[in-house]
Amino acid sequence: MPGITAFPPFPDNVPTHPLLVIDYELIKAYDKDEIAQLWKAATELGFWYLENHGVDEEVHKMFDVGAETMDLPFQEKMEFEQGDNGFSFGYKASGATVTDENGSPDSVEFINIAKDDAFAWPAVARRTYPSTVNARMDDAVVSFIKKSVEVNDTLLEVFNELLGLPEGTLASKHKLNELSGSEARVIKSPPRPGGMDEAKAALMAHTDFGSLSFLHNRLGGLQVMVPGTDKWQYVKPIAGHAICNIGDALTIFSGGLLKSNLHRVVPPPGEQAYHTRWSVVYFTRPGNSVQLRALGEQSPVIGRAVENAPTHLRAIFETGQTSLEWFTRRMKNMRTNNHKGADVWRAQRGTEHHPLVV
Ligand SMILES: O=C(O)CCC(=O)C(=O)O
Ligand SMILES: [Fe+2]
Repeated sequence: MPGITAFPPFPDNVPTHPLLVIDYELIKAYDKDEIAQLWKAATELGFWYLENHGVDEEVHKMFDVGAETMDLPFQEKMEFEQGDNGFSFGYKASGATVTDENGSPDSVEFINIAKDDAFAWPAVARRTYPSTVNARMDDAVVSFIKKSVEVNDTLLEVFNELLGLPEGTLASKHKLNELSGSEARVIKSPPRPGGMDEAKAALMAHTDFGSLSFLHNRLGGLQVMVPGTDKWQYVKPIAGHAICNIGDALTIFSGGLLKSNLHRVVPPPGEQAYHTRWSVVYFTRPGNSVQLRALGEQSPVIGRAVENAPTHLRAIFETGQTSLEWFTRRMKNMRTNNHKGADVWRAQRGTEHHPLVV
């Protein structure tokens, strides 16, 4: 059971990037200082730790669902593969996406479960899943997704206010009853001990597609590129602390104020590299029909941000793409089967702007 296995500690001699620690209980209580810290984290690095989120038990169960699923015979998992058309739900085999413009394959496998299927269960809203997922829908998946939605919706409400948007604006873009790309994910990365090239990412450098990600790690391997630098730095997992980050959709809605930062997954450092690495994530994404555009007309704060935004972002603020189009484009163009060189690679980019990854 990966959720409760004892792992070697994150090594002391490996530099890490500290994230601000945000206390979810204080955010719920509308503590002014804590909200100011959240704003700092979201507008500077776009990543923070979240403590007291109350979802630990469900996260443990999701690690088990992931392990049970990845233990299925390969052929059985492949019956649920996501395919090459930009559809995200289902199983992703190792190597199915590329990690760079040369088409180097990724080395992680994962299972994505749609929020829409969890809420419709036992009816099917988007697709069916492996038997191991169905068996744990009631006792693990549905409750993990419901609790994660609650956490992310609370954070969205706070951002709505801080951005000076009319009440309920962000909520209306993330309606629970509208089909969306929101999903839970469990990721498995095989051990990659000693001597392997750290620069060869297991999961490529990317910004997240949607609005908010709620991530749970046991081993190191996640790295962020701190804005204004060209260095990758590890984010150290801390027990009981989720790692939260801003995705592209919030960057666009906020005129670039909220930062969707580049990150990637590399082999865990030191002794940890001998172990299988597991992650559990919940991604909140806007409803499929929601247009991704800066909300400057609804908030002077955002209006000013749009005027001051860097050129590469301003172009993205007015693509006219819906959330579904944005998401499908990115998904589709990172599939190994669709990779035809640097142009296709560029076509899967989000809000990132960095010479190392463009
Ligand atoms: O596994 C991790 O730590 C990060 C995963 C991630 O960035 C993603 O799935 O988008
Ligand atoms: Fe990510």
